[in-house]
Order: sequence, then structure tokens, then C-alpha cells
Amino acid sequence: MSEKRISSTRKMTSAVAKDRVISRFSKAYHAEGTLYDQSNFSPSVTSACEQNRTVTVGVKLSKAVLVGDVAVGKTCFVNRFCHDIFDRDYKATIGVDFEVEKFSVLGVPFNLQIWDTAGQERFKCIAASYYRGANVVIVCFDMSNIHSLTHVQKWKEDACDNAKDPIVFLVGTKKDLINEHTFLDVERKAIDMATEIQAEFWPISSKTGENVKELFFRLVGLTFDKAVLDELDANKGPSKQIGTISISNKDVYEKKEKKKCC
Ligand SMILES: Nc1nc2c(ncn2[C@@H]2O[C@H](COP(=O)(O)OP(=O)(O)OP(=O)(O)O)[C@@H](O)[C@H]2O)c(=O)[nH]1
Repeated sequence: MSEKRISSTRKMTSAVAKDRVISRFSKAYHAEGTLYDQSNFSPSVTSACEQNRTVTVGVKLSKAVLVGDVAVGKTCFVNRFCHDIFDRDYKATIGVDFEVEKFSVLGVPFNLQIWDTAGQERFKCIAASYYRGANVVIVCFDMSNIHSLTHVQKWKEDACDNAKDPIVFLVGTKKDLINEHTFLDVERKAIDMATEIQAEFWPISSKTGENVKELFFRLVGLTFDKAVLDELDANKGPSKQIGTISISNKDVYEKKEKKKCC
């Protein structure tokens, strides 16, 4: 087993890529396997963003944390979405790995921090220190190893302890490795588990890319919607500026390189 490199040479580009523009998001994968019944932006959010387009708009930021057993496929999931690559060789994450993806959501700049934590027990303390303030918790299990599903409750509890009322996803990885019959069985168990831990279930394959983009777009849509609603509520009116960092409609948010800590 080799270990993932501690730093990456990947640079963030300043412009938002065309395929990172979100004006609507998909519904949940399965109506039973979710507690978020929303399938589009709230009208008040759409209208607030519409108004903001002509005035000063700030960058919004959300933090997503991935947790789950060792080798369930967390890094491959992030790499498929962020770089559209898949690596067959296992390289253990050391501590935590970090990505920033830039979006334009309803015309508002939005950055998603993605914290990919190590599943190995020896890194648990380090990884856990990065759970703080998470807006989204993504608990992963391996659909070709049902044993990993039995640990998701503990992962969710640990991650949510220090998070901020997060949106929780339960992600079943490696869908390409199981046949249809096994999939239906695992799907049923995962939906029950999602109900129990109050999460939204998605089956994915990082190898084929199945559901990866749809899931991330929904995640961004839901967390953006929630953040703007919270902000509108705090500002008590839709006429206030949207954004946690005030800048003059300029994409000057600090670019971050992928980092690893150990
Ligand atoms: N066939 C298949 N293999 C996968 C998939 N996702 C991950 N893998 C493989 O599973 C192994 C572990 O993947 P990682 O993404 O490194 O797992 P991880 O959860 O990040 O592991 P830790 O960093 O140790 O916690 C690698 O050999 C991957 O190639 C998938 O969707 N399909």
C-alpha cells in the first residue's frame, strides 16, 4: 500500500468552469431515502439572488466533510468530481485532504470546501479535528462490502458532533462492483439506514461516474439554499446583500491549493 502525496501541484483556476454553473438541482435519488424533500431552490432564495445580480454580491462558502471506513472510496469520489479521474490503485489518505470547487449558483459565486478525511484508525484524531463547522457531512460506505454500512452511524455521530446543523448524505460507493440483485438488497438496507441516521442516500460509482455529478450538484443546491435562507432570516428581509464575504462582484476569493495534513 502506498500513501497519497502530501501536497498537490493542482492550481485552482479563477474562472468558474461552465459545468459548475447551477441554476437548478435534481431531486433526491430515492423519495424514501431522504429527509430533504426539496427539489429546487426556494422562491425567496431565487428572488434574492435575482435582485443581487445587479448590485454587490459576495462569495458564499460551505464546508463538506467526507467520512467512512478505510478504503470505501472517499478519495476516488472526490477525484471523480473534482478532476474527472479514477485511480484503481489504493493510496491511503494521510490525515486529511482538501479541495475547493468554485460554482456559480443562481448567479452568485459559491465555493465548496471538500475535506476528505482518512478512514484509518491511526489518523482518526487528526481527521476529527477537521469536522468542526461542517455544513455538509458525507458518510460513505462500500456497497460491495456491506459490513462498512454497519459503521456509518458512528461516523455520522462523530462528524456531526462538531458540525453546524449539517445536511447529511449517505453515499454507497462502488456500485459498478455489484450485480443488480445485490444492488437492490443493499439499496433497501441503505435506505433504512438513511432514515435511521437522518441522511439522504445516493449510490454512486467513481469508476463509471454514475450519479457523482448529480449528487454534488444537489448537495451544493441544498447547502446554498439553506445558507441564503439563514442569511435572509438573519437580515430579516430579502433586500440585504447575500454573501459571507463582501467583495464587489469580483472573483477575488483566495485560491487555495490542495493541502494535506498529517
Ligand atoms: N471498482 C471500483 N473501485 C473503487 C471505486 N471507488 C474506489 N474504488 C477503489 O477502492 C480503493 C480505495 O479507494 P479510496 O478512494 O482510496 O478509498 P478511501 O476511502 O479514500 O480510503 P482511505 O483514504 O484510506 O480512507 C481503491 O483501490 C479504488 O480504486 C469505485 O467506484 N469502483
